[in-house]
Amino acid sequence: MLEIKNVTVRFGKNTILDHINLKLEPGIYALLGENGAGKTTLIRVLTTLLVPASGSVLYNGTDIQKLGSRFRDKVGYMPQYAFYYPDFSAEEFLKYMCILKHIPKKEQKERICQLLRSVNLEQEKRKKIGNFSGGMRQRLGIAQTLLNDPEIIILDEPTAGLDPNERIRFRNLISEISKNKIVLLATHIVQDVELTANHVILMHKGKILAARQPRMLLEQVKEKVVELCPDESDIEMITQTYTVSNMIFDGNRTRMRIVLGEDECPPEGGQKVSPNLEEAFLYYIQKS
Ligand SMILES: Nc1ncnc2c1ncn2[C@@H]1O[C@H](COP(=O)(O)OP(=O)(O)OP(=O)(O)O)[C@@H](O)[C@H]1O
Repeated sequence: MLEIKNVTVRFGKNTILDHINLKLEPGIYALLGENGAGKTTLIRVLTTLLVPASGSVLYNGTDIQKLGSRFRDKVGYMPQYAFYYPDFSAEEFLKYMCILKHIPKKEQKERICQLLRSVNLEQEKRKKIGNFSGGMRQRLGIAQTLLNDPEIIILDEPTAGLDPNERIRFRNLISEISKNKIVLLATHIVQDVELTANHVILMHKGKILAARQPRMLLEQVKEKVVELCPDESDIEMITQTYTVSNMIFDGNRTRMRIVLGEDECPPEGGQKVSPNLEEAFLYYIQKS
């Protein structure tokens, strides 16, 4: 188990993580938050790259800073902006990473072949990374993350740059490898969360707004989303008064979805509808 206890991070006068408390057990966790919420900073703490100003992270009861490389050996981490040597081929890069990760030589070849297959790069294994597309680099990053068969897998924006087919392949791969492992995915892409995660951690301005199963989050906002087709003359008033989660012009009329605040009454003509995770997130941000 990974336990985050009262973690606070400051850069200068700015508090970037504000007394974060979380317990992570085997399962898939999606860390969802807008730009600048503090997701990458939290990940840097969890990977020992950053020491918090106060608080600690315990792995099975021991501080990860004390465990040092004994903890890092159990972690697979894909950073948001990974660097690759452009003249390496995919295969050479993975061999290089095997050496850095102290993977025994006799296991390297099989592990690399198996992972190149899983991320669909087998045909491209001798191609230089400098000639890879964004999606191919992302898949290579996922392969390096899994090289040491980690117990804790941390992926920062793993599906950014992947086309729909690749995203499906990625989601299936994550489900396949997640058994008995802690998987933490930082993402903006709500659809990936809905389809993959067992738990959602909503982050906003360095704080955790909620950490629950997706269906529990939705349950809590089920009376809070309404849909309506207002008169054109009311649209401006509605956008200024309410949190509008979606607005579509269907050729005749404008259809809007609104997330109501805790004590807010729906506008005239508003019909309650099932919320989606994006709307749950908006509800919690509004509430905070
Ligand atoms: N080394 C640093 N020095 C000063 N401020 C920093 C540093 N790293 C991050 N920040 C600030 O901390 C805040 C949180 O950044 P962070 O990268 O953790 O957010 P994020 O949720 O990962 O955002 P994104 O989704 O855009 O990647 C931002 O306001 C950022 O400018």
